Amino acid sequence: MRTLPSTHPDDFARLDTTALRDRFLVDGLFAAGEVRWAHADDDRLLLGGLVLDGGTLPLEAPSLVAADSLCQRRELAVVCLGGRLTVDCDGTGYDLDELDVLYVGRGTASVNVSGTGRAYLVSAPAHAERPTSLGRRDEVFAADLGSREEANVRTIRRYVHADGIASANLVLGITTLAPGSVWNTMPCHTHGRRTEVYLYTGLGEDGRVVHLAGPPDATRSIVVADGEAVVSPGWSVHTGVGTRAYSFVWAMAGENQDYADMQPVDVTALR
Ligand SMILES: O=C(O)C(=O)C[C@H](O)C(=O)CO
Repeated sequence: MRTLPSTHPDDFARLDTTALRDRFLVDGLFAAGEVRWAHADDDRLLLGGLVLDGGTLPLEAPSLVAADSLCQRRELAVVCLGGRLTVDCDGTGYDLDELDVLYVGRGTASVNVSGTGRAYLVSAPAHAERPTSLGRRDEVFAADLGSREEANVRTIRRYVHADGIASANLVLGITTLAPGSVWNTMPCHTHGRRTEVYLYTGLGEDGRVVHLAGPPDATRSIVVADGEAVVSPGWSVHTGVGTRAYSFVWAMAGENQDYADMQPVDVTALR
């Protein structure tokens, strides 16, 4: 399992394309019949992926967390990116369709995923137990934002957040751009008190997002393909423009769960 170490913001400008990708891009998460993990040192986030074509995969604790089970000291979100999956948590089954999210609370001893589809996994350390809950795409809080003139008409769905599915630490949602819109999160922002990860999906084989990262006055781009994610430490902006419409799963962990706790960046101040 790969660890993405923390990076000092002053070092950001010195990284070449390869180093930027090594430090901030999470790729290779999805492979048929296996669960793959990456670990972001910032806020100790585990990012995982699996692809199933029938059969069952157990979600076990990677050795790095030295735990008896994945959720012994952690909470988990299972995001169905496509297909139909069943997640069994200690004997209770939850059926997930595309863009449904299952929050799995700390203390759950066994988690098994079966069915046919692709799932993205995000896990953060948890100081408290919260109930396992299913968020359905068409039932969670949704806000329509953006304009055609700015090519950013999009629906932001919040699943795990202070006024939705309760968690100890995680905040998670999915944003879907309307056909013809390509910009996400512009004007952009930072979250000084949290790490945020964007996982892009729905781009197809040859679609790409040019993701902007870094301190607002020294941004760099990372070109991202379908099923890849970018880790944004608290000092980094996170925004992007795609070659077509797409969705992205945004997940955060850190000091608080207040969605609105962000530092807006004036577009004209971006460098
Ligand atoms: O398109 C957007 O704007 C977003 O989805 C922004 C995310 O919700 C986000 O960055 C949360 O911090």
